[in-house]
Amino acid sequence: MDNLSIVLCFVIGLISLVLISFKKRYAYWKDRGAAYVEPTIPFGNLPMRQVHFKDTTDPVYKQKKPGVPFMGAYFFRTPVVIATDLDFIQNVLVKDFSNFHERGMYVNEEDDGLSGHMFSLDGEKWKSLRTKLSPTFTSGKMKFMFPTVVNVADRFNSTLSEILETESELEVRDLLARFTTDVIGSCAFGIECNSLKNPNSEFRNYGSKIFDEPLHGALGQLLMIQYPNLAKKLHVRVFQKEVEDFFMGLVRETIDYREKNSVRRNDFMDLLIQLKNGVALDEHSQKLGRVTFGEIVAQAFLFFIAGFETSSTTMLFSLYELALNPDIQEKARQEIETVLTKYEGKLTYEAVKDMVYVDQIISESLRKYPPVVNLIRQPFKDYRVPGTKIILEKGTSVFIPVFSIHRDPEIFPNPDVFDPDRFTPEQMKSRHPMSFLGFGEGPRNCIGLRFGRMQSRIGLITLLKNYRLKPCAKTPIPMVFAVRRPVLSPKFGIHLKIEKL
Ligand code: HEM
Repeated sequence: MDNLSIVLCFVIGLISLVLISFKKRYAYWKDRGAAYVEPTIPFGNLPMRQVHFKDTTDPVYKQKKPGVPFMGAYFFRTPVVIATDLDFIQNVLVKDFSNFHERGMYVNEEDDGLSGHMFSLDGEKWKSLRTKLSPTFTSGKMKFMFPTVVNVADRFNSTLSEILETESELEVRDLLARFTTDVIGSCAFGIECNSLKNPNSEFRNYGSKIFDEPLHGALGQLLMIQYPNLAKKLHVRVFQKEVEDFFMGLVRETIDYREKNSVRRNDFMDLLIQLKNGVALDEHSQKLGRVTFGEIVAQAFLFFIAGFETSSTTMLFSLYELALNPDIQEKARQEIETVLTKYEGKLTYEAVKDMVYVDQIISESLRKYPPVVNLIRQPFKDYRVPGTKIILEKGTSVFIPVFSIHRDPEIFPNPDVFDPDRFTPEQMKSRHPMSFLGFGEGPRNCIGLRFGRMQSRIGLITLLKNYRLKPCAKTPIPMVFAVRRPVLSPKFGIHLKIEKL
């Protein structure tokens, strides 16, 4: 045999081995008797071009079969579960939560302290933080922070009205992101970052950096998800070093200043400082002990990343739909006027709670455009899927495709129609409790739900009370989504015509 033939034999042998190994791997779901979608080598069921995260799971969801709890699929070589049945989803998120409290995300606290936040942590660390921090999100604490949010909304209103003196058609995504940046800056860090007045404020720039310039491309993400131990050995960080330095410095300065000057404010930072100093916010948090400085920084940072983009896109899509549906906009404005008259024109905590139609608009916006498009859970130990003989192995990722469920015509008829009346108490009662998952569900749902709803309501009320929104030539119809952003957002922003009332 000449050299070329040897090389050729070697290459053919290698390719055959790879193909056999893929074929064996791709028999995983078939061997377990589970319904699955046929994968292709080497991507499995992942699309071959770059798509948004929702479009990795949506094509699988669309092949769901009646009465079948999930569809098996593969992300490259890894078998994953795409949940398709609402009862199965309820088992994972709620009934069998004791086995599904993990997300299995990459955390590297040694190299990157910010990665040790509650969203990514699992096990005892997550449980302890969740229990310690839950008392900072009660309705009593929301009432306490309410005036701080209204103050930012008032500044938002005056900035917008100044802008409208020279322009009438605006890109609103950036504007709303600046509003929620200021709210979280004020409530989580206790600083007046004023990105509304100054679009290039440091705080806003670091916010954009995290979402617009992710540290890793697809390969880095893959390394962190599929080979976390190797990634840790290679000291792979989740966030840029300068982002960590900025937030560490900011929290240190804030805590030092407040402790030296005995400053108290109505915000999360005040509550976090109390937890650091061993003050009990409730009986459970006292038993669990203090939170450390590092934990404060990571959690305040998490409130920032989890809170500003999710809430600003919720408001953004609400405004977009209100501009396209003037009758719904008018109905909301009338509710705001009627309730404010009852409360002598004052936007109080109770007045906002009474504006139920505004809240229905927020729910419908979260239904049609959920910022978090997939929820993720992993079984802590092997799990037998109820009603079947299928065993899910420990650590198998279960994806709950929120976007697909919210747009499923069998669950929400005419899903593309924006109709806040889907969220009247009667309508909600008539649906499966897992059909709306905008804030997730079960003991690991969104801890900031009340705060997210509160700031979105205050923002929307302020805008609808003072301005009328209309589509303009640049408004994207139909909506085109950005592919690379983790939170569901429009590709080119949203331009609207805004008229002062
Ligand atoms: C409209 C605004 C918001 C939306 C739509 C939203 C949505 C979500 C969703 C879907 C999850 C995952 C839940 C699950 O897996 O079941 C989540 C988790 C979380 N959210 Fe939010 N969120 C919002 C605002 C906020 C705010 C304002 C904060 C903090 C100030 C926050 C903090 C968190 C945290 C800490 C977690 C992780 C909880 C855990 O793992 O225990 N969110 N959010």
